[in-house]
Amino acid sequence: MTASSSYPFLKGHGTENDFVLLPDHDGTVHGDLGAERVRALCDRRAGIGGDGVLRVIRTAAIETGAGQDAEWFMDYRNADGSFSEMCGNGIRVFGRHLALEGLVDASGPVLIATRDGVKTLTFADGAADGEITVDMGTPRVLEETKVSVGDHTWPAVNVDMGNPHAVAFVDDLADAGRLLDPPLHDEATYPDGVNVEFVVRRGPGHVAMRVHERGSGETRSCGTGACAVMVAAALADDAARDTDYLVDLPGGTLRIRWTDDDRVLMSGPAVLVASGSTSL
Ligand SMILES: N[C@@H](CCC[C@H](N)C(=O)O)C(=O)O
Repeated sequence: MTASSSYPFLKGHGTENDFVLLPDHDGTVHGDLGAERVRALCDRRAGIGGDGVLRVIRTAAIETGAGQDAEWFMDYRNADGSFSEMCGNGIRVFGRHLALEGLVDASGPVLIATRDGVKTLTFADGAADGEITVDMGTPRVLEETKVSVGDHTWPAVNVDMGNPHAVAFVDDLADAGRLLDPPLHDEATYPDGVNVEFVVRRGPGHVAMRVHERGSGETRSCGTGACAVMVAAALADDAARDTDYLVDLPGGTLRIRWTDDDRVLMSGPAVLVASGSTSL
C-alpha cells in the first residue's frame, strides 16, 4: 500500500467498546498492519477513533498458528497497537459484519479463529441481526493477586479468559478514580500486562463493573472482562452452574453464563455504525 492510497473501513461497537474494522480478506491490503497505523486509526481526534482494530482476514492468509477450522480470523489490536489473544466485544462485532455481508451463514454456528483459538458464535433466531452468543471457552482461575490505584489496594482474582484479568471487588465503582493510568499490579504475575476490572454487587446474579484495559485504557465495556467478573462473582457466590449473570458496564449490559461443562457463554449486542474509506 502506498501512503496516498485509501482503503475501506467500518466502524462498530459492542456495548460501546468500539472498533475500526479493516476488510483485508486475502491479506493483500495491509501488510503486517503496524502499530503506528493502528494508533492513527484509533486516535479519537486525528483518526477514526476506537478502542481497537479488527482486521478481517481469512485464516489461510495469516501466519498465526490458528487452526484452519474457521475460514475467518479476527486479527485484533489494542488502540496502542499491541496484540491481544482475544476480544469478547470485538468478536461479536466481527461476526455481525461477516453475517451482514453474507460471508458466513448466521443460521448455524459460526466459527471464528482468534489468537486464543477458534470461538463459536450463535445468532439468535439464526438471523444476521440477531443477538450474538459467543462460547468464550473454559476460564482458568489462578492465584489471588492484588491491584492498586492511588492509596487504595484491593485483593483481586486472577482469571485467564485467554487474555489476562485481575478482578477486584470494591465498595463503590468511584473508588477506582479516573483510571487515567494502568492500575498497579504484580508484574511477575502479569509479565505482559493485565486488564483490571472493578466490581460491585447489584443483586443476586447481577453485578456492575468498570475496566481499565491493557493497551486501550479505561473503556466503556470489555467482553472478556465481563466473563472474568462473572466467574469471580459466581465463585464467591458459590452459584450453581448454568445460572445467568447480568454484568452492567458503562456502555451497556452483557449476559454471561458459566455452564455445567465449564464453558463461559457471553451474549450481547453488536452494532455497525459507519463505513467509508480512509488513507490513514
Ligand atoms: N475489549 C476487549 C478486550 C480487548 C483486549 C484487551 N485489552 C487485552 O489486551 O487483553 C473485550 O471485549 O474482551
